[in-house]
Amino acid sequence: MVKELRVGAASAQQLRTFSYPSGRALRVAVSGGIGAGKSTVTRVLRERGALIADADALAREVTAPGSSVLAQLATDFGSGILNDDGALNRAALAAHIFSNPAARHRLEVLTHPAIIARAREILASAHPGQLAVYDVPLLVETRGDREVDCVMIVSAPEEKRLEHLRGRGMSEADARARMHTQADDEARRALAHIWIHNAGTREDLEKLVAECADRWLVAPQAPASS
Ligand SMILES: CC(C)(COP(=O)(O)OP(=O)(O)OC[C@H]1O[C@@H](n2cnc3c(N)ncnc32)[C@H](O)[C@@H]1O)[C@@H](O)C(=O)NCCC(=O)NCCS
Ligand SMILES: Nc1ncnc2c1ncn2[C@@H]1O[C@H](COP(=O)(O)OP(=O)(O)OP(=O)(O)O)[C@@H](O)[C@H]1O
Repeated sequence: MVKELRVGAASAQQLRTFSYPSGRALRVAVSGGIGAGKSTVTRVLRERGALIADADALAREVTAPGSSVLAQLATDFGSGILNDDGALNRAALAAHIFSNPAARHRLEVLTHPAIIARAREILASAHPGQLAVYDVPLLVETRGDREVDCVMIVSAPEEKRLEHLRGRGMSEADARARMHTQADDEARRALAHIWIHNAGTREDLEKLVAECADRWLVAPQAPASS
């Protein structure tokens, strides 16, 4: 039976059951297409005490100045992807890789193993009873579902996603270029335990996620002994 929660126009469905592990933190992946609301969901869980492994932040960490990954990127793509101070020029690299699949593949081969290794370390450091959240945009592509007990996907209508990204200063062309390289919601649904439809206000989403966490992401009570 599918369980469902609603707040305003936002809804959550539990599509599959998952087991709560004993002796360690529950690991939950939060994913979704760019602009769907994944970071908002993660923020609500962080405010409630969850430990977060944020793949976008880890991508920045593993390409920091002085890293071997950044040195290799400069060798492969040329010094045009560096700023004058030697740091990664993110806009230049994004323009290159989101219009060039071979370059994007090379970037992913260089960065993903390091991102996944750091995410594992962080998730393993959560204490039992805490939520350990893996905020990972490319869940399908990197098989992030294998790192966790429960997969939560955030979806939103394409027009709303573009509106969210416009609000964050991203051009429609950049947003669409990134969307086209990512897995679609059908592929995400095949791996989802919890499906969040972010079709209402930001406040609807925030309340819905809090309710979801209270009802679905808590350890089952041990039966009372008589
Ligand atoms: C290309 C880079 C430099 C662009 O940086 P920028 O600051 O503009 O974007 P940021 O890193 O904040 O990512 C924003 C969003 O773009 C999308 N995105 C990022 N990388 C990819 C990718 N390889 N494929 C598809 N979408 C991507 C995701 O939805 C992500 O949430 C950066 O995204 C990067 O280093 N990407 C490679 C590492 C990666 O795959 N990260 C995704 C997490 S596993
Ligand atoms: N239901 C909503 N109504 C209005 N604004 C929203 C809603 N959901 C999210 N937003 C806003 O849209 C923007 C994008 O949302 P968010 O950062 O959570 O998306 P994301 O899926 O994490 O994107 P990315 O993949 O780029 O990290 C944020 O500024 C967020 O506050």
